[in-house]
Amino acid sequence: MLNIVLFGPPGAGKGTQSQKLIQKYGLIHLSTGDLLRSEIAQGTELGLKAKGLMDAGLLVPDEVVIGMIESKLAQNPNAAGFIFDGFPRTVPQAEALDQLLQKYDQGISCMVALEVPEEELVKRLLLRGQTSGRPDDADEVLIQKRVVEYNTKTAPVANYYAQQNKFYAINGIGEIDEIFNKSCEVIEACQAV
Ligand SMILES: Nc1ncnc2c1ncn2[C@@H]1O[C@H](COP(=O)(O)OP(=O)(O)O)[C@@H](O)[C@H]1O
Repeated sequence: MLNIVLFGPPGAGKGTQSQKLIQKYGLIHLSTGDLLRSEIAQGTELGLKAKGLMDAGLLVPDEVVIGMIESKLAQNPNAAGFIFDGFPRTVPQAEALDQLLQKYDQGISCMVALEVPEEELVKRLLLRGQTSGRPDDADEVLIQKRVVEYNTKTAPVANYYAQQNKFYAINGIGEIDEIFNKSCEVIEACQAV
């Protein structure tokens, strides 16, 4: 199986690259942000709880997202692999993911980290906010809060995978196809290991 963690701050381009990568490698895209937004759209209890935190630019509790990923893995036993997008976002989530995959005798192949400077992220998210309908994209104060959450809670996840020699950084500035090609090079190199 090919299991990729696509990593990077909000606005780094994870969603865009995920779409291209799932097509090329036949993977299943698991975005915890998308899964949470779908819970909100369906008006579930989980969605209602998550909405307040998401609209405030804060992370939802680890057990909530871990539970969603656990059920998605169980629903797709014959998958060629997964792209995890926006997950894991904390070190406990990364540890839980390893444990979940272990149950299937699987593990993470590599982490592809898209690196984009902070001022560019804010610009991209404000632009996305004009059309995405996402309340957390529309307001610069909220965007800054998400960046702070990222820097304090999520950035350490890179180190978790670096310690396992699975961390690969890519410059997230440039043409979409150029970034995609670089991501594919990394993925094929770690597939060969
Ligand atoms: N793995 C996660 N752990 C905790 N909260 C999450 C996780 N994934 C998504 N969220 C919540 O959903 C929001 C939107 O996430 P996402 O769609 O990945 O957007 P972005 O990467 O652009 O911030 C986050 O700000 C957070 O509140």
